[in-house]
Amino acid sequence: MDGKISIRYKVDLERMLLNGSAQPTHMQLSLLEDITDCFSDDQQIGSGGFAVVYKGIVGKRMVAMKKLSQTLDMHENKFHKEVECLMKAKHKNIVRFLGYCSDTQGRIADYEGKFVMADLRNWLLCFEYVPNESLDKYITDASGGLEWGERYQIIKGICEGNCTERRFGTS
Ligand SMILES: Nc1ncnc2c1ncn2[C@@H]1O[C@H](COP(=O)(O)OP(=O)(O)OP(=O)(O)O)[C@@H](O)[C@H]1O
Repeated sequence: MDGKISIRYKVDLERMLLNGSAQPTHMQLSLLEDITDCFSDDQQIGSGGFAVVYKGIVGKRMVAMKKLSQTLDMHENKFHKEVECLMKAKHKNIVRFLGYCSDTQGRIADYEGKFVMADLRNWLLCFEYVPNESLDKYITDASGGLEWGERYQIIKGICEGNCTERRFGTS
């Protein structure tokens, strides 16, 4: 990516991190590659059932970048639904969602002796970096004693759009 454009995208992301009410946004794959050192092993901070998580450096701040598994049999609609749900999930007890990237590139690959055009998909979700070693601890501490059932109801309400401004404000 052009150096100037790269710096501009980084500055935008830095501003977003400072502004708690900024909306999650689409992010360029090249920016995400840039801040994670091309998803290098050194930047890896964890992995779950569906993603490998990388640390991204943005100025003096950090973000957590979830790179969804390439082998994941996920339909594009499912990814869109997940992004849609995360966009609505604004709550002080939920890790802030910053943005997403859905990037498909055609690549020629050798398949059983024939050259075929294959789609290389990159699905990424960007979150605020939580410095605690355990996200579970973060949720437990931040939720001020809410039981899992209550937390589930809050998240379900957000996803179904039933949340009220008072209860699910962006504070
Ligand atoms: N926002 C974050 N800040 C810091 N570390 C994070 C963050 N999100 C995830 N991690 C790290 O990455 C690990 C894997 O994350 P997570 O379990 O959410 O991945 P996943 O594949 O999406 O989840 P799951 O398998 O539960 O569906 C976590 O245990 C944690 O160490």
